[in-house]
Amino acid sequence: MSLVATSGGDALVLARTHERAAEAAREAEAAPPAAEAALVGGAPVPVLQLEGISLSFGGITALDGIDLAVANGEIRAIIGPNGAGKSSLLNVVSGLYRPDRGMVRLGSERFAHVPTSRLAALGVARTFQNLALFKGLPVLDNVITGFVHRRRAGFVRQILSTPQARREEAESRAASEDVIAFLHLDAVKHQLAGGLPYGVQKRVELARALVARPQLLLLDEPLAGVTLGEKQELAAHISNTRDAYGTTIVLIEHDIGVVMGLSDRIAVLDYGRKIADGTPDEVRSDQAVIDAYLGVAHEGETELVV
Ligand SMILES: Nc1ncnc2c1ncn2[C@@H]1O[C@H](COP(=O)(O)OP(=O)(O)OP(=O)(O)O)[C@@H](O)[C@H]1O
Repeated sequence: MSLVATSGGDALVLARTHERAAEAAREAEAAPPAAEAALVGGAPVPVLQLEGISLSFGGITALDGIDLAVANGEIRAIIGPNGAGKSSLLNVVSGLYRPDRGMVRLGSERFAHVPTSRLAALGVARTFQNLALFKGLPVLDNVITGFVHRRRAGFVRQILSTPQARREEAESRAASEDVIAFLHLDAVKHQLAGGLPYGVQKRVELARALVARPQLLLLDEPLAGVTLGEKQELAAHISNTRDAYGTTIVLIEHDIGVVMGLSDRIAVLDYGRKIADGTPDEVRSDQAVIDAYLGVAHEGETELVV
């Protein structure tokens, strides 16, 4: 672990994050390598499968019987108008919400409530709609924090710098340098994350999620709030990530134009229900999708204008 000269708050949070994640790692086996699809009866098991997921908050139905299967190596977008249930869905998959009904299958394991403490060990990483970086830490240290669950030496061993802790320190630094180079962040790796342009910070968050080589990467609005140029650049990085690491990617995104170009398949939610699920071309010309986005059905309207 790198305890750098920075604000005490960030260093403390970093230390605690390391400790918690190391504990979680000791409880579970290391994450399965990315792009290694399990087989059941000779057929590939979807990396992620939702079976009849329902969730409500008081009288509000956020999700209503959602089924979804995401194949290994796929880029799958979840789109829908405001309040459609997209974030709730991602929160169910990452264990932040417990669904009222339904099951989440991650690889060969099936959960009524995904255990957040085992998420990394299950090979799942996520980013958040609002950046969750340590703004007072350099980019490199931010990225290293994404590797902590792979480390098995406890906090005390790290402080005492035992051989195991030193080996893991070197391993996490090498993995971080690797992903930093992959995402073209070399020039800023020693700069404080908080001082970087927003689009670059989004890329740092992607690097941190990617450093432990998750099998499934959940991206919550990865392109929100960035300029048009940064959007194209980030979309290319997401696509390259899948191509280079074989990572399965599920993303929520409002920019339908970018989503259409980036995704293999798109699931569309409206009022908590899945109203369409198909290729960009299928979704683009789906009347229920057009109606959901326009709010009304227009005679003669045959394609979603992006
Ligand atoms: N923690 C919560 N407490 C109460 N209601 C919630 C909560 N989270 C979501 N909801 C409600 O559930 C519904 C779905 O919300 P959700 O945030 O999942 O939609 P969304 O598609 O992600 O919307 P947006 O695109 O605006 O982010 C909305 O009516 C929302 O108000």
